Amino acid sequence: MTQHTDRHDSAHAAVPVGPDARLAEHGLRLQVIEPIARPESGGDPDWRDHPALSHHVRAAEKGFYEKVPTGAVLDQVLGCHADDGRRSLGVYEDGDNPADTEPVGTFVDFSSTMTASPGRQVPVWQVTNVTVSPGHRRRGVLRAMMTRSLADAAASGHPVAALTATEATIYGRFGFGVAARRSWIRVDTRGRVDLAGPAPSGRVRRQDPRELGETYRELQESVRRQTPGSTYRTAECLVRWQDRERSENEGKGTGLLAAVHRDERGQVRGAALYRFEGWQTEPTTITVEGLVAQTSDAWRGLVEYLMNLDLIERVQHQRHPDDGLLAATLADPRRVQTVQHRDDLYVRVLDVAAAFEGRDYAPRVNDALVLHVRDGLGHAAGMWRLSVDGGRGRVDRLDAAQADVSLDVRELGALWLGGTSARTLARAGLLDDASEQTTDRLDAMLAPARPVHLLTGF
Ligand SMILES: CC(=O)SCCNC(=O)CCNC(=O)[C@H](O)C(C)(C)COP(=O)(O)OP(=O)(O)OC[C@H]1O[C@@H](n2cnc3c(N)ncnc32)[C@H](O)[C@@H]1OP(=O)(O)O
Repeated sequence: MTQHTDRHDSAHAAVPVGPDARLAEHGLRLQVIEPIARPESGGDPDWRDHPALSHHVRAAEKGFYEKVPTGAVLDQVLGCHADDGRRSLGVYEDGDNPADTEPVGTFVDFSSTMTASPGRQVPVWQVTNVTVSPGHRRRGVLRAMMTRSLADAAASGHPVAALTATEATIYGRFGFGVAARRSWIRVDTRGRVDLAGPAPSGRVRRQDPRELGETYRELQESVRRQTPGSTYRTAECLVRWQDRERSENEGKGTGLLAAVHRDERGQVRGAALYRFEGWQTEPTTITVEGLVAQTSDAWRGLVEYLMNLDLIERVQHQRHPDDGLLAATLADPRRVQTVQHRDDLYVRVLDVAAAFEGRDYAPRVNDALVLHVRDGLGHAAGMWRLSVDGGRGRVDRLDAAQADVSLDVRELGALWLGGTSARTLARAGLLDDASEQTTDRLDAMLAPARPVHLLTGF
């Protein structure tokens, strides 16, 4: 064990270069576009009433090489922004007016909730739509937007921030660690696909997603509240689930299909959204776009339904939980092929006490460890004692103490929900001063009650 004090942290807490000053050196400045509201009619906002935000949205889409929304499509995007309370940070050339220019850097943040343990939610600050125009990269544009956003998140009482990343190397330096992974799987469904366990009870029927009404939304909400790492669905998700995106087929629907499981009493217990990839695709393929099940029968019923669709030779799902459940469900687990196994949810701890007291712990664990956290941006830096007893956690800030383990805030974010094991991080050389016994104790303390998974992206 090593003696650490807060003096040690102050060296790490210093931001190397003032991010706004660095922007100014390049003739750039950061500007915030506050969240907008829907008009009183409840309809979509008119993009002409929100010129700065409209330019921002278009710049972000270009940054991801997506189709640039205009007209009614853009109105629908702005409606989703309003519903989520999205705020937009833009970086502009000096002298440019955001109302008639696209920003050179885009960044969107908004407040939502995340399941920390089954049945327990914490506020989460979600970050998305981060782009920097190709001519302005490596001038600190991202750093300026991220530094500002995280400071605002901490000041407004968010214990954690979260994002999903296009590249795994970008966000660690800002303190984001991999808290959950996902699998892109393909299942060979040629011939009869049998389940390993007994036949599921209840019935599965096909339904038009545009007629599902609240059904999918309510199911998804009930499941995600029990799933650590899952966040409240975005407005964009709602539009997609009902196949109402105006960017696709003018909002008239794209052939998305739904399957709904009802138990023996007729109660809806699960649903899947899926899409046929077209007759030109070989082998003939169904893509699952969402699957939520409240019970084992609903899960098995939906799997049996999807895997035995006539004329379909492959079922794929790009956001599948990384928990081995599907392979265990099928009589022949080798039908499941993992195309990609990747980092998904990144978490950044901003308030150590609120984050770790905001989740539950295994009821029989009674232990305490002192963590020394390094944080270049300062938010989580310090010496913290985490005590776990009777399923609840308590965090005390210490002025000076013997640390059981010393780690970067990035690793703290990875560990928070229990989706990444301390033993793995220690073997990778990312936990300092931690004995094997300490990492085992940390893993026992942080083990999640259910697999950590992000049900919907944002
Ligand atoms: C949550 C999301 O939205 S994920 C989507 C991210 N966006 C994209 O991938 C779109 C295409 N890429 C881009 O727009 C840009 O390259 C960005 C946003 C990734 C980076 O923007 P920049 O303004 O160039 O970054 P900035 O100059 O602030 O660099 C900050 C730090 O990150 C590093 N960095 C930036 N991009 C990358 C990268 N792709 N890989 C590794 N490191 C990176 C820089 O070297 C710098 O490090 P330092 O502070 O230690 O010197």
